Amino acid sequence: METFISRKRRRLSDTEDNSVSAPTPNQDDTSADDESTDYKLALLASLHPGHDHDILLEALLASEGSVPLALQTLKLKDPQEVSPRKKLATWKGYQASLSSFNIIRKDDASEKNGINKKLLTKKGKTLHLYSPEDIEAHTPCSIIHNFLSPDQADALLLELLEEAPTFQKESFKLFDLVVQSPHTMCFYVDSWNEAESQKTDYVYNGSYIKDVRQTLPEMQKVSAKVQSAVNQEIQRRIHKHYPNGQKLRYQSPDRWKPNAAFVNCYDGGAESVGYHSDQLTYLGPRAVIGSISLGVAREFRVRKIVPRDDDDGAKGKDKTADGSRADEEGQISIHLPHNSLLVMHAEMQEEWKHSIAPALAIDPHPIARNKRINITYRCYKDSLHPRFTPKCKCGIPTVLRCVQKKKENRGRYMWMCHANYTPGKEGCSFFQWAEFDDNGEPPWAKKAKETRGNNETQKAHYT
Ligand SMILES: O=C(O)CCC(=O)C(=O)O
Ligand SMILES: [Fe+2]
Repeated sequence: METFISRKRRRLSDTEDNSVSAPTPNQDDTSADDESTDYKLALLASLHPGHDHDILLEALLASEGSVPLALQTLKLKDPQEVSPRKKLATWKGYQASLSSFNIIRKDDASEKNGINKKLLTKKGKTLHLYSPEDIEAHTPCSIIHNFLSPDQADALLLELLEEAPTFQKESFKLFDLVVQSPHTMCFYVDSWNEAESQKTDYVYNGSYIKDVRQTLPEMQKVSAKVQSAVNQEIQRRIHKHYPNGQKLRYQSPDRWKPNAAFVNCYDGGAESVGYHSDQLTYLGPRAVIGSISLGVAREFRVRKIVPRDDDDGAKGKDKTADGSRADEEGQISIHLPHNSLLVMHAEMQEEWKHSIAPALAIDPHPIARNKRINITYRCYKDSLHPRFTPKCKCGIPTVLRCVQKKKENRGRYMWMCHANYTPGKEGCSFFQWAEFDDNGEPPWAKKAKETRGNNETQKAHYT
């Protein structure tokens, strides 16, 4: 698929968050306003896949945020030339379980009750987490190791390794360059009808996905298991971690039922994906995602988005290259071994970003060799089918975004023009605040349900 993002820096209004577009179709930016650090890092990573993200960040900081200057620095600095000391400094050792040291992070519930949260992460540092207890206590994720039987995990891996050579790198446009996402991927949905509808109705960053496939047999079998595990994890999370043991506002009370999946393939340690949040346009607010890892173990890094006051820049507080303070709390690395299920819970996409970091070294897997396969199972909502969502002045269904940084509007949703992100197309500056009820349904949900009911009756009639 060809297209993606191209966007000149443009401020629509005070309500605009600094998010722009995505390195892959299901991803909502690299926080990519043209000047965000993540956006620049995504660009540098795609042009220099062999460099560790820490080195890219260093080059960017040394160049005072200028991408062309950072590119020059990096050209001079081949990964092979990185000093052994630097390599040692970026090498991640094993860290014992935090829970075994009795370190407690007060969760959001206690924060609400006025208890101060002690941060375990530090600016510029990576905290490595391995145990399910630590991961669920310190991030909006939970993990189940050895999720499938060894035979089923191998069968799923083999099924996808056979497909992986046909996956595509996504091309996207940053500044004046067309760059490629630093890994390959493919999109699967559960029925042929759905695949056809995806190709013609669903817009991702201003264009349509041409290669939409039908979920494969092993993927389908595993989907049922993911569904049941994710629903259990959602309930556990609600009772254990959310204020008053209640689901979050806008979170769906319905059973989570996956009907689509993005499959990613990372061939070797250099392949990665930059920091991003997943696009909520078709998943809705407070989306939950079930993510299976197969093959080579890799690091999944997460980072909380730091809200920003408009005058923070003026006060010159603790700024990163782009003037944001996104790195203030450091990052957490979750280790994803073969046959693990990671659940990204409802607070993840709006408040955190995630990435797969390039690895300096990997342990080859007996079946996958250097490859890691990842499946993210997702639940596309009927009520967010593009036939129902607002259209912009260009006549294209709009993209749903959440204000992530600006303190005054943080957590509000908005519909915006996709075309701003399409190479060769100027956007129309369409903007509308998005309304959802407490269960995350848009105002037209009832109408959407009736339409679906009618379609199903018609189908039953003709078959
Ligand atoms: O490979 C992974 O674990 C994450 C992939 C991802 O973030 C995505 O597909 O949006
Ligand atoms: Fe993602």
